[in-house]
Amino acid sequence: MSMSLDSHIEKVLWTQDQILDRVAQIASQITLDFKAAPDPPLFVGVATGAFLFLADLVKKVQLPLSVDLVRAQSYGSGTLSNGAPSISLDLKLDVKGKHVILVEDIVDTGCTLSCLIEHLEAKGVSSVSICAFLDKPMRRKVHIKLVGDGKFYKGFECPDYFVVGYGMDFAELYRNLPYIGVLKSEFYK
Ligand SMILES: O=P(O)(O)OC[C@H]1O[C@H](OP(=O)(O)OP(=O)(O)O)[C@H](O)[C@@H]1O
Ligand code: HPA
Repeated sequence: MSMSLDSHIEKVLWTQDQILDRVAQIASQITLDFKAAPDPPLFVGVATGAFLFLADLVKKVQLPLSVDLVRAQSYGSGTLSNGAPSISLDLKLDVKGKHVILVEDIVDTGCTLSCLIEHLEAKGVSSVSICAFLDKPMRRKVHIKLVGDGKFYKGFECPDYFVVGYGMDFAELYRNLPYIGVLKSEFYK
């Protein structure tokens, strides 16, 4: 670890190697599951947090596929996400009849994904799968209902810490860490 940025981290939960190994496993599973699908799946990354996971994941999926982005705005700040999010950046592509894989860095309360799934369903998608690198099931407030024959892919279950790195921020910082960790308490402010 180089100084300055890394010196803000109290504890590393997953190293870069562990992350990339797991991403490759998930990509193999998705490749298998969608190999027989009649048309290419559409990977929809949830901005901003999913950007690194989305990039690493799609490079490892051995299938023709499309990529788009959405952004959901929750009204929380800092370490809290509260209330129902709204869509603040909509898809560029037409998703009607598509098999969508929603790509997230982390699922916490489930509010962001539920809102996005509802939005996609209203646009007439054939299925929605979730691919979340981290999951905090103990924090769930809303049940995540997949669409059609959608599946739930996940990297790891995350203990109940506020984590940063691999796309995830605290106050818009630390997204560029190639590993996932917990900040020293003096930096959570
Ligand atoms: O399950 P939930 O409780 O809804 O929380 C998960 C969401 O919160 C974070 O996004 P955030 O709104 O912080 O935006 P970001 O992706 O730009 O960091 C994270 O990237 C997920 O999208
Ligand atoms: O632990 C977290 N880290 C970063 N962003 C988040 N959004 C929900 N939970 C988290």
